[in-house]
Amino acid sequence: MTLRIAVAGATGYAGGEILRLLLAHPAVVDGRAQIGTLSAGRNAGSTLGEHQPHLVPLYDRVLAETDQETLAGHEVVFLALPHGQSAEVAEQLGPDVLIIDCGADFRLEDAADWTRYYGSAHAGTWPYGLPELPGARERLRGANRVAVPGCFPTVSTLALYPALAAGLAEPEVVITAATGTSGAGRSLKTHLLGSEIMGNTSAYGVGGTHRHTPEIAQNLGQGAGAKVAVSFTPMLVPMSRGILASCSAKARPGVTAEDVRAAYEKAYADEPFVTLLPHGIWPQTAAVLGSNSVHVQVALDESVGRILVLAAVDNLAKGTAGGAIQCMNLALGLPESAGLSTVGVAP
Ligand SMILES: NC(=O)C1=CN([C@@H]2O[C@H](COP(=O)(O)OP(=O)(O)OC[C@H]3O[C@@H](n4cnc5c(N)ncnc54)[C@H](OP(=O)(O)O)[C@@H]3O)[C@@H](O)[C@H]2O)C=CC1
Ligand SMILES: CC(=O)N[C@@H](CCC(=O)OP(=O)(O)O)C(=O)O
Repeated sequence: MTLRIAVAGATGYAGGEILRLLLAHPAVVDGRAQIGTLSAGRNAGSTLGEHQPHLVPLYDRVLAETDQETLAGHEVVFLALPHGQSAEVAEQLGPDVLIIDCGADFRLEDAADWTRYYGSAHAGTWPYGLPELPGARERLRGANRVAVPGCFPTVSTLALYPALAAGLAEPEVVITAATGTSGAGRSLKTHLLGSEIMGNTSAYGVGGTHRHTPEIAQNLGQGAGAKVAVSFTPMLVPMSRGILASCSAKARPGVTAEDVRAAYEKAYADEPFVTLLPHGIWPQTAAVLGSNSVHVQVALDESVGRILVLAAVDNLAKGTAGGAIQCMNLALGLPESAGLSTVGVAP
């Protein structure tokens, strides 16, 4: 049987990246899977080529409305829609369809956190699509619903989880992350105008107000086995893709630099997409662009007794679409790395 895969939100950045990866996925290339409905919102009725100039093989595809009728008849449906849109669409699809949601709707376990940060009623919680977390692969294999993490939670969680899980760090973390503008999606926003972005770096969502704060705390709390306080500050920098996160936590008494490195070596030795860089090499966004890799480097700053972890990710690849494909592979029983590269595009 040929698997049919639909992408809702195909004109957006996340939808476009899912399609770029699917076009090179071995199951699509050898015909075991095919790309079916591509849908959009106000741009339904136009062709994909008008919106995604890099997706040449799909140029002539006409974009469908995003509804039950157009998404029916697919074994896999990727939702790359604005927050709050996924629940209604998901409800209309059968329980056997594999739905992979790139939005936030089903990521949080705590309904009060959801309402506080997103301002609406909580739709529910789906298996969380970060396979590198303990037990996640088991939950994702055979799953028919997946909530893909946010881009900052992906990189921050992978940066700090090992230190907390190994009991090396106090459960209070500080994260400052520089991000490219594609993280905000492609709809017009004044603060993303070229004249506001070029030659400028600015913080936003400061003082614990960014909606990724509870998602990061949820993940790290599972590692620490206790509530973790999270101070998170994102910053916009003039690049289109990539996140570089600087993360730190106070080291527990007696912890050495060797302890820290050993914990990360152990955590990531067998992870296909997380690389603890050799001593002296620090993560940079250009090294991971277009790839599903997360680059991590650790240090113990003895002058202040803090564990420092730097991590880089492509927000659209491992930070969204690549993570989504990795979860699809697991859910369908395909090799986890199928269609995903660890090699970035640099410079
Ligand atoms: N960009 C990123 O780095 C990341 C994004 N995500 C998440 O992925 C999702 C998509 O993000 P992104 O691609 O950046 O956003 P974009 O704004 O780039 O794309 C949004 C897509 O949704 C469609 N759409 C908008 N409104 C509706 C509607 N009412 N009904 C149907 N379709 C609609 C748009 O179609 P049209 O062109 O017709 O308006 C477009 O295809 C979001 O939930 C986002 O939070 C998650 C992690 C990182
Ligand atoms: C630059 C920028 O605006 N980035 C986005 C990150 C979006 C993301 O990762 O995803 P979700 O919206 O799916 O949670 C932001 O900070 O809101």
